[in-house]
Amino acid sequence: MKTALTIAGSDSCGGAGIQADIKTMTMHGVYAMSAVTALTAQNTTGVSGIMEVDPAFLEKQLESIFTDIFPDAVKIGMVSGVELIQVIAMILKKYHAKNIIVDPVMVATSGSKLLADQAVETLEKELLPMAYLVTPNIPEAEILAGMPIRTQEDMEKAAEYIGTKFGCNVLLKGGHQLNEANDLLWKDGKISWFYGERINNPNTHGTGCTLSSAIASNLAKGYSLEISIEKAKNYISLALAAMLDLGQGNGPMNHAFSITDQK
Ligand SMILES: Nc1ncnc2c1ncn2[C@@H]1O[C@H](COP(=O)(O)OP(=O)(O)OP(=O)(O)O)[C@@H](O)[C@H]1O
Ligand SMILES: Cc1ncc(CO)c(N)n1
Repeated sequence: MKTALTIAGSDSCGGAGIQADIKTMTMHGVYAMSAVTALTAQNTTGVSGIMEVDPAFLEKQLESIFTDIFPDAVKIGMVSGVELIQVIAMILKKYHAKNIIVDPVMVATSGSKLLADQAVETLEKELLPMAYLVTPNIPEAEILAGMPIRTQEDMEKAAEYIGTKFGCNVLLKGGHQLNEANDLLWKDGKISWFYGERINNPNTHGTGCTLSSAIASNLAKGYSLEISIEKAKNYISLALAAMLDLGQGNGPMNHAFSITDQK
């Protein structure tokens, strides 16, 4: 069985973070492992608290994993502080981790800040250069590229800037566009668009976490980056189209869309 590791924060309401990652990897038939960077007290209406894990304890979790079951892909999500990022970079280098996807989580869908300002620089310096793929949404790409993004041309410029500066492939997610769900891949200097049909469902809590975990799962299974992205977008569409409606705010998706109706 192929294996994947998520290094991310826990979302107590189960829609994003580690919980979304494990659900996604499991639904892809990939064995999921996790190293928790932080606990969040969170529900569909927002984040009410964050407790960071001690960096030495994150190191212990990662050592335990890498000395026993080697992951075929690694997804990195919420990492709120400088020292945690440094520990992750050190361990991934030490064990020559492969298929590293960095989802540069900065702000939750609900608007809460999940990354300290001073940690952005460490993320850029330590993690992005070792990533195979980085998956910013539009607001995150604006910060990484230092430019406003309003049009598809802006998206292309920003992706090229990020990919060239940090030496990694870039998937710039367009979920924050009003009428579309089109994502842009910048890979080895070439641009390709992945067009998605926008599903009319306001419950999008965890779409970003789910997309990067689905791509990591597909890479672990040996698919090319392009096929991995195509399949991951399709997974999101099906999970959104299942129209789960839980909670009072921005609700989670239904990962069990293919088995929900089974008796
Ligand atoms: N309503 C939708 N219909 C179809 N696809 C969508 C929709 N909303 C987002 N997506 C897709 O979901 C993926 C995640 O995109 P998005 O830009 O929402 O990420 P994000 O902002 O990081 O997510 P999060 O809100 O979890 O932080 C992308 O592939 C995007 O195109
Ligand atoms: C723990 C966690 N990671 C990532 C996100 C981004 O959606 C979130 N809301 N919570």
